[in-house]
Amino acid sequence: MDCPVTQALAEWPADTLAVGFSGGLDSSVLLHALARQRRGGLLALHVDHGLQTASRDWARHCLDTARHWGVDCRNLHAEIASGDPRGLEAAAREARYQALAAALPPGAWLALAHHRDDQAETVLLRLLRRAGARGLGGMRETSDSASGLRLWRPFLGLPRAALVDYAQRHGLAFIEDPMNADGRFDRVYLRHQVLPALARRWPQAAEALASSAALLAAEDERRQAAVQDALARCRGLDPACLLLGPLMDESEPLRRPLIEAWCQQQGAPALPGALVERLARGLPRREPRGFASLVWQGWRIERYRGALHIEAERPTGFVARPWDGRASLQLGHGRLALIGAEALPWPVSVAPRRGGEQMRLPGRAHRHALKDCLQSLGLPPWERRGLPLLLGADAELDAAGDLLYSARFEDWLNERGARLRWIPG
Ligand SMILES: Nc1ncnc2c1ncn2[C@@H]1O[C@H](COP(=O)(O)OP(=O)(O)OP(=O)(O)O)[C@@H](O)[C@H]1O
Repeated sequence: MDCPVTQALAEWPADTLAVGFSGGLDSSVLLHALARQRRGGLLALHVDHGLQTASRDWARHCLDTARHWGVDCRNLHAEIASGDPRGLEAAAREARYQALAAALPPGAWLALAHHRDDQAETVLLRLLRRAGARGLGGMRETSDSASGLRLWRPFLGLPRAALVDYAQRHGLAFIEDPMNADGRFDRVYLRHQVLPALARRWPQAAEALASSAALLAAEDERRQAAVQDALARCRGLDPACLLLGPLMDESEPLRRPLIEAWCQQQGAPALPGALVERLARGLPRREPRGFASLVWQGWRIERYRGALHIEAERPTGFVARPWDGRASLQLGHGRLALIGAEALPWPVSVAPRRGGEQMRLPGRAHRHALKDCLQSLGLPPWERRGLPLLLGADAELDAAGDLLYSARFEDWLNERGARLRWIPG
């Protein structure tokens, strides 16, 4: 009969697998067992953090061991910034994943030797850090890392004892990292103090924690699928827009994760809970005529005509400057050009909106507020923002971008078949 370690490797998820090979017991078992099976390309990657004086010897050990088993091994280096606020363990993991992502052949998956007892530690740690359902689902057997790695953890269902047994039966030599015994690290404290104490009272403690995590992970997967379906129902033609009508038709508990997923897909940083709450209520307006908006960490969401719109805030302010129309005018957030005529008929100043501007439109006897004119064009606020104005020497407003012209300016343009063009971005 196959041993549990071999059974756990029954399915290779990709043609080429790279094993994260620290040289410790767990990853030594993983590499050895995969090397014996050889269902596809296999490679070992060892990351040297340079944190220990012996780390060079470990790197050598990994190269020699992998070669002995007939596997190519590469040593990588990953520096850790001293005083990283996330703590040494998290910083080392992040640096390691980045180095591994850079070294992984295209299409290859990274196999890691995390096992069930690691999972139990992860769940306890996350509980103590106030994680929600997603985090308490623990590590997944397959997942994508933030650095773009496709991860495979085939041993997640196996107790550490199964790996120890395998290592003994095959006489594997492995490295014992002294950091794994340093009780100052939370994970080590849980491994050596807390989990053994729990297991004395509840022998199945680690298995129970890992099973609960699996239930939560399955629940989370169902919820994520429901959120993605709901998001598809609420999305406007422009993916930066979320339609309020369909959003309000969704159940309230679904609206919050839906909004979070939408922000994440647009590349925005996580929204604070209170703002998610406001959005889930439809981002109520403050003033009857104004549009509502909220801003966080350089991003802005605003409500306009039945939709929410999200974008990274761009600097749209600029200093007023003269322009004769001969060459296109480059502003920080766009370009203004005169097409079909050599130069403007009179000197103008190109200026940002200040508010309160009025315009004498073609065919109208009186001036009208620019704000109203733009609103009646149905231009959303994010497109109105940063629109450059052309002001004549007599302070008459001649153009608002390429959308609205004064009567006298439009006559001049029409006589020549000319026009203005405003290209934001
Ligand atoms: N320096 C490293 N280089 C390459 N892969 C690593 C390294 N450190 C850890 N890994 C991979 O990440 C997995 C989980 O990391 P963890 O910190 O729990 O490792 P570990 O306690 O050193 O485990 P192991 O006994 O497998 O070496 C390991 O099983 C291994 O596959």
